[in-house]
Amino acid sequence: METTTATAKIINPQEKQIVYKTSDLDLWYGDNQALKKINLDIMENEVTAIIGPSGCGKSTYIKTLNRMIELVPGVRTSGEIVYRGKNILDKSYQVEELRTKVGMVFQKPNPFPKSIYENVAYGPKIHGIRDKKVLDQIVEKSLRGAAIWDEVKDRLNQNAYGLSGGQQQRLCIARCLAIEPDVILMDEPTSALDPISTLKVEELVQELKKDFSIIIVTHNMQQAARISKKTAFFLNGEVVEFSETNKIFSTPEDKRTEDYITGRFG
Ligand SMILES: Nc1ncnc2c1ncn2[C@@H]1O[C@H](COP(=O)(O)OP(=O)(O)OP(=O)(O)O)[C@@H](O)[C@H]1O
Repeated sequence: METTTATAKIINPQEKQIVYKTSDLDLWYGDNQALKKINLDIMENEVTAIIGPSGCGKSTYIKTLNRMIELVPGVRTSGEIVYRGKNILDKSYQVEELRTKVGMVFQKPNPFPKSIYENVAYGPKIHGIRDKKVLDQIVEKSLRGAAIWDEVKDRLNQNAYGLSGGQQQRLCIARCLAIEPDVILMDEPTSALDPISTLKVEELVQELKKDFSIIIVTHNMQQAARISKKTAFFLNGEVVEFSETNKIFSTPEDKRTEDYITGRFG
């Protein structure tokens, strides 16, 4: 049995803080409004799932949380996203700060064409860590944290492309952990994986929430039900319902949520 992250923070549920407070967020791609008056409080050390049919704004929303969205030309926003006390949409906000605090895992595993070791050491090196011993420790801790150490410890210098898709995805999670983030954003992280790899990533997410706040976009409603504490149902750029996952899947308040989770559309 592998150990995961070394020291889990012990947080009294009463003392949990809001990690992201989104207020009246609107977002346009040119003339097309993709997000409409989004209001969501995302709590730390929880898994929050974002569900909804294709094109409803799920990816747009999580890419706004790390401001990756601004790479798209012509994007405009209004409203606020307060992360740890600061509005990240404010012009004066230093986006570099966010880059060191918020990691992201994408739908398709996207390791660099480098060795397994270098994939994980890359972020810490960029942040100025040069000491080989320190880097070795970070690489091992991150790979353990992502539950892949035992599978790769004897081939750290081999190219990451030689790993299976599921292993590559866990390597990408290790790459995130290496920068010691506060939040991990996951955009359909298991949709390209087989069922066994999916299960491994889901188990990993359960472990990681002890140390990190996780926001996961998923099309897989069973997955949202299995791993998240709260779920937001998006539809046509709006949040229709946001509450405890148990409630969303057992007694949703909005007819549209019920129709979606029972497979009537989407
Ligand atoms: N780069 C872009 N340029 C212009 N419009 C975009 C861009 N990306 C997304 N959109 C539009 O914004 C809306 C929301 O898209 P988004 O990708 O956020 O939805 P989604 O819920 O994540 O969908 P899916 O489940 O299919 O990934 C859609 O109408 C989409 O066409």
